[in-house]
Amino acid sequence: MKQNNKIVIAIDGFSSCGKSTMAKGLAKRIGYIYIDSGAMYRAVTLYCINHNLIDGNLIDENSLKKQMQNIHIEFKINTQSGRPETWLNGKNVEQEIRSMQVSNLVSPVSALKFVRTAMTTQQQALGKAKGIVMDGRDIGTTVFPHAELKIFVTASAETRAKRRLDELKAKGENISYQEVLKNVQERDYIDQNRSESPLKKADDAILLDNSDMTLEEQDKWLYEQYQKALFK
Ligand SMILES: Nc1ncnc2c1ncn2[C@@H]1O[C@H](COP(=O)(O)OP(=O)(O)OP(=O)(O)O)[C@@H](O)[C@H]1O
Ligand SMILES: Nc1ccn([C@@H]2O[C@H](COP(=O)(O)O)[C@@H](O)[C@H]2O)c(=O)n1
Repeated sequence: MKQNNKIVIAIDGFSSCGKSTMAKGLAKRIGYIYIDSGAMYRAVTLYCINHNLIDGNLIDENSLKKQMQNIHIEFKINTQSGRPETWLNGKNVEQEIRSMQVSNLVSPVSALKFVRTAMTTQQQALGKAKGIVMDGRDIGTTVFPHAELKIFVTASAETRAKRRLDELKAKGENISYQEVLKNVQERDYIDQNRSESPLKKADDAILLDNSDMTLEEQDKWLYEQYQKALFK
């Protein structure tokens, strides 16, 4: 068994495939910290929107670079739901960062090298004591290349868009399937093709296609992988 029993678990994969659902569930079950690294990139994007650093598709990179030191992101547990929520500069932005406006701009912001460097440094600090489940795009390749358990999740774009659409509709958002599918496909493309830490499966990651899995099945599967990694 691993020394002090705690490991690092990296869950990467394509947009809206269920990474955070799985990661959150496992972290809760085994008493680990859960970090949604995508929420951090979303918070930086929201900061850009609120400070007029994006005009159309153009990011004011020089201003953003200077202002990176003003961007403070925290995760706090909501005492009612027991779930971690994202705070940006002292304000709870958990809902705002999930909007389509942010979703449509987050991948170009995340492709900037200085943004990635800043987020990676913070993510590595959060994982220093191990006992963490982090999901994202580059956790197994760049943030925690030595993670004891790495999972790479995928599902067809259509399945992922349908899942996200159902979620957004349940929250009362008026949005079409085509719009969600387009966003999922565009983010996947940018995330896979950027030069800095592109989305890709780490060589030692376990591939999971959960297109035909229920939530319960994938939770069970992940827990089994955790147990195997713990006793490896
Ligand atoms: N196996 C599954 N079957 C059906 N729905 C699922 C499954 N796994 C996750 N979902 C649902 O799909 C939606 C997207 O899941 P989730 O937010 O976990 O994805 P994600 O990979 O973290 O997305 P993103 O990277 O865009 O943040 C959620 O509504 C979730 O409940
Ligand atoms: N490690 C990561 C995590 C996320 N991103 C970028 O943020 C976008 C939003 O992430 P979600 O997990 O909330 O979908 C994502 O599309 C990536 O552009 C990243 O670059 N690295």
